[in-house]
Amino acid sequence: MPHYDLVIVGTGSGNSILDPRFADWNTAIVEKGTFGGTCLNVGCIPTKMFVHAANVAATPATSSKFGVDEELTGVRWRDVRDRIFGRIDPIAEGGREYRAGHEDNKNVTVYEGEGRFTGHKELRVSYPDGRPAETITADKFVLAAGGRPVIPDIPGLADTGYHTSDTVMRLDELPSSIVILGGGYIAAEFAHVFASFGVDVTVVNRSGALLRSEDDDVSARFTELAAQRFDVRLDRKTVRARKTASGVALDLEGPQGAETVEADVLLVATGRTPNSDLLDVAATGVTTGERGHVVVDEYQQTVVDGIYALGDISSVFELKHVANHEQRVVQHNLLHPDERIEADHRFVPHAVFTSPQVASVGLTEREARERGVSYVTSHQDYAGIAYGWAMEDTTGFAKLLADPATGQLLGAHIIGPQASSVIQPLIQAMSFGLDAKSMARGQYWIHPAMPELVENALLNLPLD
Ligand SMILES: Cc1cc2nc3c(=O)[nH]c(=O)nc-3n(C[C@H](O)[C@H](O)[C@H](O)COP(=O)(O)OP(=O)(O)OC[C@H]3O[C@@H](n4cnc5c(N)ncnc54)[C@H](O)[C@@H]3O)c2cc1C
Ligand SMILES: NC(=O)c1ccc[n+]([C@@H]2O[C@H](COP(=O)([O-])OP(=O)(O)OC[C@H]3O[C@@H](n4cnc5c(N)ncnc54)[C@H](O)[C@@H]3O)[C@@H](O)[C@H]2O)c1
Repeated sequence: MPHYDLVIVGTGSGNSILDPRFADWNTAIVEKGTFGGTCLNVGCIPTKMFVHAANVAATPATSSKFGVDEELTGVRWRDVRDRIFGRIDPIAEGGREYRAGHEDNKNVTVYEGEGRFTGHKELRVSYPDGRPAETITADKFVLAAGGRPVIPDIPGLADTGYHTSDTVMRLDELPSSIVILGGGYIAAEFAHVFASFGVDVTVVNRSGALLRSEDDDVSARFTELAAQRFDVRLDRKTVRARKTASGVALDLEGPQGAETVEADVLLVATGRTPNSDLLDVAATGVTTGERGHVVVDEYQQTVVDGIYALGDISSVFELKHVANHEQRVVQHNLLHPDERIEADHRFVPHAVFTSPQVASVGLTEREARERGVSYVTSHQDYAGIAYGWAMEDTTGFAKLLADPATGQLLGAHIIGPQASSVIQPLIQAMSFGLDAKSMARGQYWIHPAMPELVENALLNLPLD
């Protein structure tokens, strides 16, 4: 039975651990799918490439108010798709070849199969092509096996034929209509992509608002704007999914009683779940929390000495920048077991690349209230700063929460153009403890640039 110093399960963020500093470690890496993991192959990167194409396609619809008449004459879906994956697929393959064959990696054995723990620090790797399974052991493991889409238990769904984010970007034809089940990140991003390409989009959500984990004001504004672009059905229970002659139908129950929505294609976007169960982490003594995330300490170590975990398998954030941070922490702690460092999850931001963009860091107003934190808020519309006014933006805003005693920022929430970039100085201020007043007046803000939104939101905080 081969024994290693270190085995890494998963080649998403886990693949970045091995570098020349591990040259004298006997290591193995196990991957059951495509090298590079979710973000590269079916997550952040392709979705944002589709979003960029969607933004280009959506421009003519709004250009005439600026005196520029443009017309969208067509979207060549296969060309859009093939340009994106024609750039991504070679990166995944190059990564695989590098680990499997390059002399830099002569200390690395690549197992292209599915790992499952069968005992203490004992992993069985099985192969889809019927090759006999192998069992490997190691002193240390890194669990970086990510997560997968949740498929809700809806009668008929399994036989209906549905897509998830894993498959919908590889469709052969652009459908004329799509129904998206879910109202979170993935639903918001794909609704924007498909609607911009001229597809009729219906969004079916269980709760009463889209992006409901955002600050209530942002969620309400996004829900209102989404309803102008898509057919949005909120507070709906999906009682049955059915195949139809041309696609799929969902039978719903909602505030107005029973109804049916039909479309060519169904996208299920109802959340993701960690792969800790399929990896059977319990067999090696690793524990999981309520939602299946592997439990780790501040050093990213599980309850088993020498077994670390990172990214979606252990992180409730399920974001790539968090997985990258945790990967750096695990890498350091493997290399320097006597000087371990802690992961920093104090101010984790996120952005939703829909239209308008949404970005957020820190506490929402609801969370501040629920935690009994004392706070003041401010609001600044894009329309009230020069660049937003020039763009004739009428719906975007920034909302800040700050501690009235210290002026420290507690939360920042932005909906509007370039929100994912505009929020960055606020993340910086929170991370380094810069108070709102010093931040607003202790530096220049380029005029007339979009960050003036932040400057004005800071100045609007009712602080002494
Ligand atoms: C559609 C979509 C869009 C996203 N967009 C963004 C975004 O814009 N910004 C952002 O920050 N985050 C985004 N995310 C989230 C981001 O992709 C994840 O947080 C990140 O990829 C997690 O990285 P990871 O290394 O933990 O896991 P992964 O990248 O999922 O890697 C896990 C790897 O382990 C392999 N594996 C699993 N089980 C086993 C096993 N038993 N044996 C062997 N191998 C196994 C898998 O095949 C996979 O390759 C998006 C996610 C999705 C689905
Ligand atoms: N821009 C980004 O950073 C980005 C983009 C995409 C995905 N992601 C990551 O991927 C994760 C998964 O995304 P997601 O959108 O699938 O999950 P999510 O948790 O954001 O949203 C799930 C949505 O599905 C709804 N839902 C759940 N069960 C339902 C049902 N039976 N019927 C109808 N609606 C139902 C929920 O109310 C919620 O609105 C995110 O949490 C995020 O971490 C990030």
